[in-house]
Amino acid sequence: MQEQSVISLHEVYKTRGQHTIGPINFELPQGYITVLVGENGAGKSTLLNLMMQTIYPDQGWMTWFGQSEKDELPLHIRQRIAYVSEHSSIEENRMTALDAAKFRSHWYPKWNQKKFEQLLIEFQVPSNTKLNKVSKGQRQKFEFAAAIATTPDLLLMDEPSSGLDPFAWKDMIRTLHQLMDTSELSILITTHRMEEVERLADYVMLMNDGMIYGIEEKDTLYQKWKEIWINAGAGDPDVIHSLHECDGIIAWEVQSDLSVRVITTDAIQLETAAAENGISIQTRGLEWEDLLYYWRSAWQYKRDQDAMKK
Ligand SMILES: Nc1ncnc2c1ncn2[C@@H]1O[C@H](COP(=O)(O)OP(=O)(O)OP(=O)(O)O)[C@@H](O)[C@H]1O
Repeated sequence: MQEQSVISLHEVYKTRGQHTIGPINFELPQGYITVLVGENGAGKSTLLNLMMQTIYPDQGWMTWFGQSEKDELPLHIRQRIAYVSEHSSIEENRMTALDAAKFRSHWYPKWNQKKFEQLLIEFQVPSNTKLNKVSKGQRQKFEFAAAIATTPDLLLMDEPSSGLDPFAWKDMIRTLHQLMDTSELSILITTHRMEEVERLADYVMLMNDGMIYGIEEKDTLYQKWKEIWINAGAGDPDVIHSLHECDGIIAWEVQSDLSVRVITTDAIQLETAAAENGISIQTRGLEWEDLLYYWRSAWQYKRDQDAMKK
């Protein structure tokens, strides 16, 4: 049977303390890496917890591999999902990596002990030291190896690179690429590291204020969102000003020397209009930090405009 989506959320709301997330609507693309980015406190970990049903939505509904489940996730679904949380389990503190693996392997019919041990060696994680005696980074690497060893269909990772040294980080990236090349795995990963967006993402999902601002293909974002400079003497000022009417312009900043810095979500349209009007321009790629900043501003601007119309 063709599965509808790996995981989908429909009008989901969840209040935790003073903070509400929602409405959340999205479908996680199957067979791809989606990188979830957003401000501190945006609700990213809450979203992952909802996906694991360690917390339940107050409203709305969700599906896992095309199935809707209201209560605790059935074991056969849980067994298809691996979760690398921000916090390691206290219950395993007094176990060694090998003991913890033995314990976990009972829950996962597709547990791959050979892969697990191979990753421990590769990541230089001591296999016979109690987990509360290994370093933070080593513990994180154990969690990563154990998640991979379950042979999941869906891998959820909450800031997996926090605490990893640059060498381990590279190993993690390489391991994930190898997995994507050899399996049908889908991954959702939260991060604050822009290199991870660059190196890993097929899709980028932006979350802020408890809402998903969008989910976009990374390459499309990168190709369409550009910084464009128009020099003051590039043409008739009225003609230059008329370019402001092009679709997709989210920032139009006139500089003190009258050159214009434009941020657009549709670079081709502006480039075409400029060429047709004989205006020479310079196009530059945006840094990820800038792109996300403008994505957030554009979304919030549209939300405020929509609210004013009501
Ligand atoms: N167990 C909890 N009880 C009460 N409030 C909580 C709980 N967990 C999270 N929150 C609140 O929910 C909001 C979202 O938190 P969450 O951890 O999901 O954000 P995040 O996007 O993962 O942040 P960060 O990038 O800092 O890790 C925050 O305002 C936080 O204070």
